[in-house]
Amino acid sequence: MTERQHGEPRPADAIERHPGAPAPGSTIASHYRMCVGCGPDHPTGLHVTVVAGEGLTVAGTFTVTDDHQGAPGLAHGGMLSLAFDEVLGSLIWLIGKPAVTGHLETSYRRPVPVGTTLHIDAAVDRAEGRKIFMSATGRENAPDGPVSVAASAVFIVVPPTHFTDHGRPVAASELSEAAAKVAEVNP
Ligand SMILES: CCCCCCCCCC(=O)SCCNC(=O)CCNC(=O)[C@H](O)C(C)(C)COP(=O)(O)OP(=O)(O)OC[C@H]1O[C@@H](n2cnc3c(N)ncnc32)[C@H](O)[C@@H]1OP(=O)(O)O
Repeated sequence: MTERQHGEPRPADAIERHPGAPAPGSTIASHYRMCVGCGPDHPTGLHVTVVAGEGLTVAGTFTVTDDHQGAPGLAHGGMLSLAFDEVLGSLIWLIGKPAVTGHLETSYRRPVPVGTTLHIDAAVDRAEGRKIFMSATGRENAPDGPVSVAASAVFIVVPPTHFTDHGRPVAASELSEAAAKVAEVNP
């Protein structure tokens, strides 16, 4: 193997859809019922929903409610960032490797009023070692609406023990089947 020179970028690694990934068009189940991004039982969470796309892509939606305001009647930027973290994070279920957000950059292009549904398309762009580079755009009220927010992220692949080492124990019944497998939680 040829050694990299100092400062020389690492070549892109192959990254593929896992054979067990959710089929294109199918809903990706919420990984944890109380997740503030996607958990159906979180009282004020974003309730983001995500559908698997072709290849390494997903399509998510987030409807802004009164619980998500910053300025009166407008979505808080942190909530929008959260929605993107959630949709980008759901790409890991296509790859089949546990990974966490290392870096997330969000660009706010238009104010997002309460009542808006953001249509968020996200994709894996490339991988370098444990780093997975991703990007996403959020469009107002339709898949082809105007772009309100765009984001890019680097997720870092972690061992399954990351969640049990740093988090708290949780029953498998509180996680999706895929998340319980990834986090090695036994029923
Ligand atoms: C049960 C399943 C649940 C799924 C949950 C999904 C939830 C939605 C997504 C999230 O919100 S995750 C929560 C927010 N993120 C975190 O809490 C992560 C906190 N940070 C860490 O735990 C560690 O910093 C991290 C695991 C990301 C990295 O620590 P390591 O010690 O493993 O990394 P290391 O220093 O060995 O670096 C490995 C590579 O990653 C790069 N790297 C590390 N941290 C980075 C960073 N922050 N940004 C960009 N690159 C980073 C680093 O430069 C290096 O690149 P090279 O291989 O090219 O040298």
